[in-house]
Amino acid sequence: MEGLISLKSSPGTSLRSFPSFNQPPNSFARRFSMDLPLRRSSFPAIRAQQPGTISPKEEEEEDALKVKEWEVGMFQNEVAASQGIRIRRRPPTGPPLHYVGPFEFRLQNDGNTPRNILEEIVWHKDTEVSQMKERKPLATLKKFIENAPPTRDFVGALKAAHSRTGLPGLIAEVKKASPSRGILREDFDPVEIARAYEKGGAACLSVLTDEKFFKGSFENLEAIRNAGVQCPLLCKEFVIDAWQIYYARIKGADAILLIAAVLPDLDIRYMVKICKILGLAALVEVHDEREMDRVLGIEGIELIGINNRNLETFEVDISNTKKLLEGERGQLICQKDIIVVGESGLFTPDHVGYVQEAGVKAVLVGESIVKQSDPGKGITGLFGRDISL
Ligand SMILES: O=P(O)(O)OC[C@@H](O)[C@@H](O)c1c[nH]c2ccccc12
Repeated sequence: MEGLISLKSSPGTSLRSFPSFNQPPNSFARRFSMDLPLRRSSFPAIRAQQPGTISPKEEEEEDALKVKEWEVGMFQNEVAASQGIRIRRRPPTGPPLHYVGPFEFRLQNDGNTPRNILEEIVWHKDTEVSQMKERKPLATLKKFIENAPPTRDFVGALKAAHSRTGLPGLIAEVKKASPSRGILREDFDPVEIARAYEKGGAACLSVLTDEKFFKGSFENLEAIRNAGVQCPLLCKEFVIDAWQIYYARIKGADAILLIAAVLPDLDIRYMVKICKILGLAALVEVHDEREMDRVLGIEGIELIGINNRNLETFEVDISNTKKLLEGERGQLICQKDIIVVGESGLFTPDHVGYVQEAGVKAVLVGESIVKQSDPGKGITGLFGRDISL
């Protein structure tokens, strides 16, 4: 429970006196499993009420729900921490006003400041998504999806490119800026860049949709889709809530990123199922052995991304891809027929050769190609030959 809100038994009380705290986190998580990803939408009616217009009974119910929500949040953090996840989903808060539990609570993080950039992004995303959800509830999104055109085969496109060129299939990233590198391209026209990538031989495209930290947008994703680009599109987003997957589907995504450093196993399982239902590919991103082992334990995963950039420190090291594919892990990946994508920090044909040798069948590249005046030619430079032929 490192760094999380700590729970201590008050003198004279026992853990047994409060059944939900008395169970291991996993069984708690199971009881609340459907609440975890969509937790914030669980009580919409109560959120919508105006203060002062509710009866005492309703107020009591609201308090009870606030306490329950808070408890779920506590256990969500606890389950995540038990899986080695250091990112807390939202800033720690004390218990709600009406909490009557047998514990003493203490905040370990004075000032509630995020501990690293990834945590800052996730906390901001939490607020952003809850606002977007109020404007466009899930039921509304589902109606749009009924009439949406079918998705394109993201994994199939990567496999086809790999067998056509003998090189890793390229996911070319449409990225204007990043917290670690600042602005990458001033004259940023997402559609023009996407067209140049497609012409240059990219198998798929990745489109950043985060606005605050990457200067991306869902409008960019939609514009690229509507411009007639044929490459399947990855929505590059920080997903913390299943609602975002439905939204990405409506905006034209064929695949979505799920980050294991942010999402506990239960969320990944649940979200991978939602992706299947919506016809989206899920690219599950890992950065270290522990995350890789967690993800290899989840059924139904077709695509794993190994990020060479640590999203908490920004350190980039392409030998990370090799390290995570060595030995039994690599064998298991082969047995399961999983496609591995080498992500970040790839600039030269030698870099591409190095990760290919390590076992990847696809690469995800942003900076080195988006910075070129002709991003399509950037692809030729990256691979050392024209891969559009
Ligand atoms: O620009 P680079 O170093 O080629 O990296 C691209 C891509 O891997 C990187 O943008 C990325 C990988 N995982 C992410 C998660 C969120 C945001 C961005 C990313």
